[in-house]
Amino acid sequence: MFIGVPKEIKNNENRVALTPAGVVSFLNAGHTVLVEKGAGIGSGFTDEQYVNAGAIIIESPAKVWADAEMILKVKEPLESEYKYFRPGLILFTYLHLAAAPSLAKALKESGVTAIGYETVTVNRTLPLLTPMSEVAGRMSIQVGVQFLQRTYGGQGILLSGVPGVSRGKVTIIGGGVVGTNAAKMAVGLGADVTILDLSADRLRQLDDIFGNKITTLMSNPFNIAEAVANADLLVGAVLIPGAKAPKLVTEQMVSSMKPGSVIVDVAIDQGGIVETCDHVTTHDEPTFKKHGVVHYSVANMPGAVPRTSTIALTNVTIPYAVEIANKGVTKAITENAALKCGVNVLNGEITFEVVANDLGYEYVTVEKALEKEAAVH
Ligand SMILES: NC(=O)C1=CN([C@@H]2O[C@H](COP(=O)(O)OP(=O)(O)OC[C@H]3O[C@@H](n4cnc5c(N)ncnc54)[C@H](O)[C@@H]3O)[C@@H](O)[C@H]2O)C=CC1
Ligand SMILES: CC(=O)C(=O)O
Repeated sequence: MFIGVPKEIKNNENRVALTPAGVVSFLNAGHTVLVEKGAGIGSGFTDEQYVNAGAIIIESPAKVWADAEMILKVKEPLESEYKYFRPGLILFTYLHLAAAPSLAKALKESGVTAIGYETVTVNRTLPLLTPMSEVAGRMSIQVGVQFLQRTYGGQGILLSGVPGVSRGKVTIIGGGVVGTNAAKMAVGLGADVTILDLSADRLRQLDDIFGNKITTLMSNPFNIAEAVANADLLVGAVLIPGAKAPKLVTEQMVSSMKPGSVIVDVAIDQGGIVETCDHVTTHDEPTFKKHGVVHYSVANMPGAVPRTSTIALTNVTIPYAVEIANKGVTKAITENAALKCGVNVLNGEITFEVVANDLGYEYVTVEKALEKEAAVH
């Protein structure tokens, strides 16, 4: 199979979907890899390293998309890339379609087979989301610390406090991968940390991990309102896989926060859990203020630490991508239940139920969508 790796075009997105080591994995399995010129440079991989690994460097993105049977990307295609979609093309990347209706429509109408990293599922875990959630969770505290500084619009507090001055309060809503990694950093800094989750089992696990270094609270509107009002730094870390994020933090709750407090809504890639986080920001302009509170809503946080993120991401994506290339997409998604969960769009149908429901499309199972293909041939 011909595998194409275009350069990412999202604002400050310096990750790349394949490392030179990944090229070798494809070549050893008999495939051909086309890499757009300069695609790896933001992650510290030169064109020469790709060539030495056996890839072919291609000058134009149009040619990479046109010549490849499978496109490997990091972020969802942007509107300027929709023109490259065509029937039969396999797209393997983050999609977050519930928050991207125009992309869902373009994929549906084009006949692309779109597999989203974020919904590939193994035993109710999301192995292709986990490493980026680890990065974003850790970064959420790093950026929170930065924007709490007076010169960045914050109230001017040090999360750790100092002897004789109280510690800053961090509230984390959602105690999964992002939440746990945010907690590790916040606890490490000596902050006063509260985590809310809907799952009592998850709260028990967090209690086992952190002991009395954190406070755990059941997620309900009463507890959320109180924990938000108390927070100097609020981290949004909730996920209902594939679905649009629930708006758990209302505008009224945000208005109860101290001026200069900071919200980092990591869940913004699925639409965000904070009512006032009403748009995605970029690494160029990462924050805006509402009710005096600094809002950070960057949807590609790991793009800011591309070397770490590219290696962490490709460590987990490449085995799945090689399996698709080896078997062809139909056999791969039929035989591998994890990959099947990743299929969001197939033969013009939305094949992930909560995405279909959120966007108002009919949900069609992968099996039914495959039958449609068989009927055409
Ligand atoms: N902005 C960015 O650059 C990035 C964003 N993300 C996003 O961060 C979000 C969180 O991801 P993960 O931590 O990996 O998900 P996860 O599935 O590991 O954790 C989500 C947690 O939310 C909890 N939850 C569900 N409903 C809840 C509610 N009503 N109240 C409180 N907790 C609730 C679940 O029980 C679970 O523990 C996702 O939307 C993910 O796509 C991940 C990486 C980068
Ligand atoms: C998860 C995701 O969307 C990202 O890493 O950018």
